[in-house]
Order: sequence, then structure tokens, then C-alpha cells
Amino acid sequence: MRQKDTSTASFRRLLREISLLLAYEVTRELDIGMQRIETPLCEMDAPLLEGKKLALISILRAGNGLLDGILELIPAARVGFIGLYRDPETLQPVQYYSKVPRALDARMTIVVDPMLATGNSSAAAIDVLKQEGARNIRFLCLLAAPEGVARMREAHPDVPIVTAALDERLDDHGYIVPGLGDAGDRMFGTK
Ligand SMILES: O=P(O)(O)OC[C@H]1O[C@H](OP(=O)(O)OP(=O)(O)O)[C@H](O)[C@@H]1O
Ligand SMILES: O=c1cc[nH]c(=O)[nH]1
Ligand SMILES: [Mg+2]
Repeated sequence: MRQKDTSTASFRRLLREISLLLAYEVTRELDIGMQRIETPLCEMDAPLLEGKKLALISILRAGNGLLDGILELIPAARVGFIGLYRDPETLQPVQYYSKVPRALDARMTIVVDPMLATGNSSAAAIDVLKQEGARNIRFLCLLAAPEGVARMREAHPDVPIVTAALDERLDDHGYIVPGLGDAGDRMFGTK
């Protein structure tokens, strides 16, 4: 995915594969219910993932690439969207959309966005979710920069971060180095 000449199709396929692996990590702590079932041999109490108690929140638009893979694993999850883009000059997030599931206070809320760079976007999205009542929040990303991790630790110390890789640093334009470039452009082929 990091290689610059990887095609849009391969980028998407790899993102889907990695999102399944990340989903596995982040759902380790999900509430497990028990359901009485009958195997061909006997009755038993079988563990069941409580998908309905989970809210997945995608930070548009790049978050949708991670969301698709996770939904394959947990199809019953409730889904919300927070639309943010990062102003290229100020590196501050600009919000243009928000639609999240009700009763967030009663759900584990997993926020997904492939890139944690300055951390401004994820911190702002989590501000919105906390205003909506979310308390039990995780942040799931593909690549994180140390600067973004520090920003999140300061703004939302209660929110654990799950990432596939921790990169070296940010460049002067707020891009993760070595990184993979603009995740949204690469997954949607907009550049
Ligand atoms: O940690 P930050 O410095 O805030 O940067 C990370 C944000 O930048 C990217 O979104 P972008 O603004 O490119 O929008 P897009 O998803 O629509 O491409 C990325 O998907 C994050 O949301
Ligand atoms: O490296 C980066 C930083 C922010 N957003 C991206 O898509 N990539
Ligand atoms: Mg982008």
C-alpha cells in the first residue's frame, strides 16, 4: 500500500485485508453474550458477538475504506459518519457532515480513519461523539504519526488507539513519513 505505483484496485484490496485484521484486534474487548444453542451432539452456551451494541463511526471520506472491511466481520454494527476535511494551510479539520447512531452512551464506539497525522481530525471527531454521549470509544487507524498519538493522548486520554503501524514523523505539510500519501486520493483514485 505504501508503494507509490500500487494501483487503486490493489490499494483497495489490501486495505480491505488489513481492515479485517485490525477489526479482529479491536473487537477483542467487545461484549460477548451467551446464546443457548444445540450442536449435533448436545446443547451448549455459545459465545455471540453483540454487534448491535457496537457503533462504527467513519471519518469521511477515507474512513469508509476501513469501514467496509470491518462491517464484513460485524455486519450487525450500527454505523455513523462524520465528514471532515483537513484544511491544507492550517491543518485544522473542517466539518461538513455528521450523522451518528442514537444511544451512543450504551454502545462501544469505534472510530475509523486510516490516517492519524496531526491528530486534529480524530480529536475533533471524538469531540463530536462525546457531545452525542459516547463514552466507551476506540480509535482505529492504519498509520499513525507520533505527533498524532501525542495529540490524541492529550485531547482524549481515555481513547485507546489501535494502529497497524507507527511511522517516524510528519513532514512540513502534515503528511506522515514514510506514510503512503493521501489515503483518500489513493483509495478513490482522485489524484
Ligand atoms: O490527523 P490529521 O492531520 O487531521 O490528518 C488526518 C486526516 O486527513 C485525511 O483526511 P482528508 O482531510 O485528506 O480528507 P479525505 O478523507 O476526504 O481525503 C485522513 O483521512 C484523516 O481524516
Ligand atoms: O499522510 C497523510 C496525512 C493526512 N492524510 C493523509 O491522507 N495522509
Ligand atoms: Mg484525503
